[in-house]
Amino acid sequence: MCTSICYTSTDHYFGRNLDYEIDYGQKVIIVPRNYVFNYRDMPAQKSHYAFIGVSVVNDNYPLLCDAINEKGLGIAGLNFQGPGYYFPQIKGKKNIASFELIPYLLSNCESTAEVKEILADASISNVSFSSNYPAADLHWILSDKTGKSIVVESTKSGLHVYDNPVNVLTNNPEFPSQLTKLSDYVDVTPSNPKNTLVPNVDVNIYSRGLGTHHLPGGMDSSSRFVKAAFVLSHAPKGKDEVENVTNYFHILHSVEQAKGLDEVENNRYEYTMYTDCMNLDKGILYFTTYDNNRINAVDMYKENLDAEDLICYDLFKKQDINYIS
Ligand SMILES: C[C@H](CCC(=O)NCC(=O)O)[C@H]1CC[C@H]2[C@@H]3[C@H](O)C[C@@H]4C[C@H](O)CC[C@]4(C)[C@H]3CC[C@]12C
Repeated sequence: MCTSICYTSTDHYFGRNLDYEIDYGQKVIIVPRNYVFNYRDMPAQKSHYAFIGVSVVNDNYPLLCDAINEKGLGIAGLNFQGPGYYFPQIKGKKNIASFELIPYLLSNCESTAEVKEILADASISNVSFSSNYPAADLHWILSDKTGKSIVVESTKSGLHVYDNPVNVLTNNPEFPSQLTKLSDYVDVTPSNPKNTLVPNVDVNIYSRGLGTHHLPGGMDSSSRFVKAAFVLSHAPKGKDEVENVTNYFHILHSVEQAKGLDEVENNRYEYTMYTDCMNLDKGILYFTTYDNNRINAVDMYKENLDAEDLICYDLFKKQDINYIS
């Protein structure tokens, strides 16, 4: 499962936990402004906004998992198996293959408002990148520098764009149902609760944190949705970049999956392969991985963004322990 958030402090920070059991060899990549995109059913695009994100690179093509562009728009794809449905190409519509959605929107849009406009006549088509990379069933969260988020879901009933007031996305069920489930937990609170159960009895409040007693802690998508929404909504604002990035990683690490907890098939476990945090205002991508808790960073503005070729950095790194004796 995956979890994605947008955390707002002085700047805006967008990213996700990528939870899965298969390593696709993702890299941190920068797509510069003059890298040419040849879309399957739309005209080729020779220049566009630059972006940075995490991607599988195949045949020199960026199969992006999540990314942000130089205008401060971010997008992440999360598994949506079951409700997710892509359509055959439809005449008269802008047919965007699922693997093209991230590059197309980041190439052309500055904000979630622009995304809504550009998707008004669009359909997500079921065209695969190649036989080795069949279309992945995904839905997407997008956030921008205003701190506003939306969710895009393609189901049998069509393409849906929802406002996302909690700035969190996980997996199934469909987004409106995830939001509805929050109502089961609206009394969860960081404060110690008042005894309304038996007000005339002097109950021994035996622990701190009892206001979070009913907070779900499962690996499933609904539990992570509720927990991430709670942690994000109560996260403090940092006073500088380091404090903000630190706060951000604490939010996503609160719903990370350790190995051994989420068995997807016999003796095979999903786990949090990486966590990234992209500053929408500054174009910096920070990341940790399962095997490396150190925060690494790539600043897109340190590269030539007018180039034509993809720029790649290794994502998966070894643990880096600071021995002090
Ligand atoms: C598996 C993860 C989603 C993780 C998740 O939500 N897991 C929870 C679950 O399985 O329920 C998705 C997110 C982005 C996906 C990739 C991106 O969409 C890019 C690319 C698209 C191709 O069509 C298929 C391969 C490829 C490389 C996708 C493989 C599957 C990825 C890596």
